Amino acid sequence: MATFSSPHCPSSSSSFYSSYSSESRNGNLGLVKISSISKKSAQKISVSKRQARNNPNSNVVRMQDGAVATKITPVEGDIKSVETLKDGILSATSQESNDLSGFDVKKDESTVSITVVGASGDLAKKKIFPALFALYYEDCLPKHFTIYGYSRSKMTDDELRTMVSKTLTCRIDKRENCGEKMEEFLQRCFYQSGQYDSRDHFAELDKNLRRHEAGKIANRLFYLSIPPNIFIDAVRCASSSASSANGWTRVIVEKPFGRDSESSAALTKGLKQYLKEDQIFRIDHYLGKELVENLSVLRFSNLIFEPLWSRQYIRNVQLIFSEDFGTEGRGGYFDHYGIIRDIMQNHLLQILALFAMETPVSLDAEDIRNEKVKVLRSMRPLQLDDVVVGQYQSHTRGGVTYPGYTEDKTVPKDSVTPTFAAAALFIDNARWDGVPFLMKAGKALHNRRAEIRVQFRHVPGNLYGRNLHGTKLDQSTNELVIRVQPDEAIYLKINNKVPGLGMRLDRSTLNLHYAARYAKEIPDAYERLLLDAVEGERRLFIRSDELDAAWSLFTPLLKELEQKKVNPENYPYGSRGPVGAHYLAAKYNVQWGDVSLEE
Ligand SMILES: NC(=O)C1=CN([C@@H]2O[C@H](COP(=O)(O)OP(=O)(O)OC[C@H]3O[C@@H](n4cnc5c(N)ncnc54)[C@H](OP(=O)(O)O)[C@@H]3O)[C@@H](O)[C@H]2O)C=CC1
Ligand SMILES: O=C1O[C@H](COP(=O)(O)O)[C@@H](O)[C@H](O)[C@H]1O
Repeated sequence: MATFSSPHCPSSSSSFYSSYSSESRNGNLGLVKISSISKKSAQKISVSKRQARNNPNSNVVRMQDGAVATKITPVEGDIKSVETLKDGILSATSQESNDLSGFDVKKDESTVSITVVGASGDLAKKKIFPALFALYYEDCLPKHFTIYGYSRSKMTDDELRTMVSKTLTCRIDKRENCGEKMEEFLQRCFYQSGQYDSRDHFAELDKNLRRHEAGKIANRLFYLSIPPNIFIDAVRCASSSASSANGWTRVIVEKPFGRDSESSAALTKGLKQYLKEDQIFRIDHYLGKELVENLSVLRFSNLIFEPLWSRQYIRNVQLIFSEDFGTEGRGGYFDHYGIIRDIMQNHLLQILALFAMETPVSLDAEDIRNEKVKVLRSMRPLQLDDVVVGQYQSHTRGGVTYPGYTEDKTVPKDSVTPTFAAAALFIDNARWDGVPFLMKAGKALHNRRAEIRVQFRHVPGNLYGRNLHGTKLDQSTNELVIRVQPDEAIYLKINNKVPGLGMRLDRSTLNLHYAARYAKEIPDAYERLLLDAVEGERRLFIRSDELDAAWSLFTPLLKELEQKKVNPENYPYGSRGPVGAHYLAAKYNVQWGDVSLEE
């Protein structure tokens, strides 16, 4: 039986238990009526809480280990029978009895192996192993799991453990038994050295995995944390020599998914030679960020936002990403891609699609992704006139000299690769016709931030205009800010009467500041995404048609920039970026929200 007992874990059946008891009492959730099942039985079922919650209308709910339970009809009666079908699939019908004591889900008989391909690399150390540990700490991993590191470097299991242990932290202060948990986790990590294009080496891995799986149903997740030019080799070898024989096999693919429409299509075609689309989990880690996931909740669960979510009330939308460091250490990779491919075509565009999509039929992955694709396909490809590119230059501040982009040894001296870009995008559909969606992304800027800014139109009639002290009409409109990072917050700028006998208005803020409101630390995006991949939840992963649509928007522009060798505008390291970004915004009568005096 899987032990999803921590209330912290999104898949915890104890929290599942409590949340579903109340939902089923209300009779609006077509799922197992957990309120009538003993907590012990509920734990046995261990249906993923998130999956269940996200799919109230779907016919299946998936269990933590990827097995699937059919939906229980929403009746006031309880579970009549639950039977285990092949591969741990459950089926249940309703009846009066609530006795599930004999119920055996056979979860104990399945395992999950997670192989980090490219385990010696930066991403594996920085993000993947720490996220896996956090999931383990939170009791979110199945009872039977094994983690394998795979790369060419020669290492023993102990050396991998030493390497991994250096990057593990107990994220929250005063955590209990963290050292103990780390040690337990490390004992579940193993290492296999091998080439990425060797079937024999993957067959060795298979042999080792099988040893750990010990005859149970073997579910296998491969995380490709390697350079993209070796993705296909690794997938070919993993799929032919190390696929699961009786469970699922899934592959997480890291970006970049190509450089343009053609290379992306070639990559997809290559992957699909060996994998079905539903085995491919294309990661965009911004989709795993708490406030990005909350976007749909904000829109679709609060009556006050959705009616305003259109050209009728929204003047413009801004998607802003900035980092206060340069490409230090990743210049070689970055120069081949540039900021438009690195941030805009994926992270910011994905946020835009979630922001602008129509209400999905349900929270099923396919329903959400269908709506996102529709938005992407309604957009105009970017025009060079609507884009500003920049590159950071060396700058000395406070006695410290910060290097310019081309001073990086791995970057050609004459590189025109943009480290900054601003762009205006448009969605040609009924909801968003004429509303500029402005994107801005840059490295080596004055701060590190990712946010969504929604600037609303001004109030017709302007009754209080003259009482708005010293501000112009467009500067006194409402603005909703979703600060994705750091210091997560959602705040709404409103006009408010300054207390007193007179009638003077000022700009004030209704602020949902996460650190003040929620005691719990926000999980890293990779935790959420890894857990989803283990659970088979695809909502936060990119489907191939989404990817095609995203590339179609950016490919003509990227080609034009490269063919014309458009010179980026210089900006000093640590500044707010090139001034051209302001002219671009002004062209659409927009002022960047992050540079206004109020910020
Ligand atoms: N690092 C990051 O922050 C981010 C990374 N990514 C993407 O994630 C993936 C992994 O990133 P990262 O860990 O930084 O990558 P690395 O460059 O660190 O590569 C990972 C591992 O792959 C192997 N490797 C590297 N170059 C080659 C090569 N030319 N041929 C064969 N094997 C090679 C190395 O292992 P060994 O020599 O032991 O085999 C290396 O440890 C990449 O696709 C990257 O674009 C995406 C977002 C952020
Ligand atoms: O994908 C990428 O994202 C990081 C920024 O991620 P964050 O979660 O730290 O905001 C960026 O530095 C990198 O260039 C890019 O490849």
